[in-house]
Amino acid sequence: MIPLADDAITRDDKALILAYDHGLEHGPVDFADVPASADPETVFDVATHDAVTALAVQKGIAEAYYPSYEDDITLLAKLNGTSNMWMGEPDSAVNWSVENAAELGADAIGFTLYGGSNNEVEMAEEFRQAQEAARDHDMGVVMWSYPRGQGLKNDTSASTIAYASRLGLELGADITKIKYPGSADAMKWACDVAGKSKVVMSGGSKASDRDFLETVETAMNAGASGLAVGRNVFQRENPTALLDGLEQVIFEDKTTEEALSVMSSTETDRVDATSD
Ligand SMILES: O=P(O)(O)OC[C@H]1O[C@](O)(COP(=O)(O)O)[C@@H](O)[C@@H]1O
Repeated sequence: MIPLADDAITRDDKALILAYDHGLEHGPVDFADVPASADPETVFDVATHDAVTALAVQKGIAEAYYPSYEDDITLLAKLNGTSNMWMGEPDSAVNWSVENAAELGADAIGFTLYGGSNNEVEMAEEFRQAQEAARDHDMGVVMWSYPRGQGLKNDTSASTIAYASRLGLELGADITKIKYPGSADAMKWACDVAGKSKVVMSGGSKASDRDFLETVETAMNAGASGLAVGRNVFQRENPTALLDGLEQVIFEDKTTEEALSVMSSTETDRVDATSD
């Protein structure tokens, strides 16, 4: 059987992508609550958890830190990105070529498309070049499909998010990352119209363990293939505990309740081990 381009970044056809491009997209303010998270090594260590199928970073972080982790982490090269200081219509600079990412050992590329932005046409053309180059290198293609721009009143409405997931299929993404559209029905619609492009949910700002796991469980039951998450993992004092829980919900089809119970027994074992 011919391997699918996204095989390297999935496990049982599901994905848990740890995103760590926030230093560029939002700035160091995202590291303020857990200062250790500003150190890429802290997050690379977290990404060695079995549940993480790929770590998405920008070029500079990959060049400086990935070589020490290449045996333990699957690299997803986030090719474009823009700082929060950019005040224009949504756009994203292409900071990294597919060829350079492949040389560094990346197994997949990630690319943001702001559908609905005045820059959509140019971004779609840039995506096309990256997608075709990724195919030449047998790399998986993940689209961060985030409709936004001055013409869009509500960028997480059911119809907008369904449009976002469909754009991933239409333009050739193996995996399309969308924001949660607020309900199980809306998520199901977005997953249904994405066809063979697997849908993963974007994590969003930090929520409680229970609330976050419940949203992930709802998304999985609606047809999602996993999660691409950043702040909800690295903004926790104990990111590994949440990854233990996410592993249960995403890969073991467990409920939030079951996942929380695994998290608390693993934590008890950890505390016992440190006090021995
Ligand atoms: O475009 P936004 O909403 O500012 O969020 C962008 C960030 O969200 C992500 O897509 C996912 O990260 P989070 O789980 O922290 O939301 C990151 O890759 C990116 O830096």
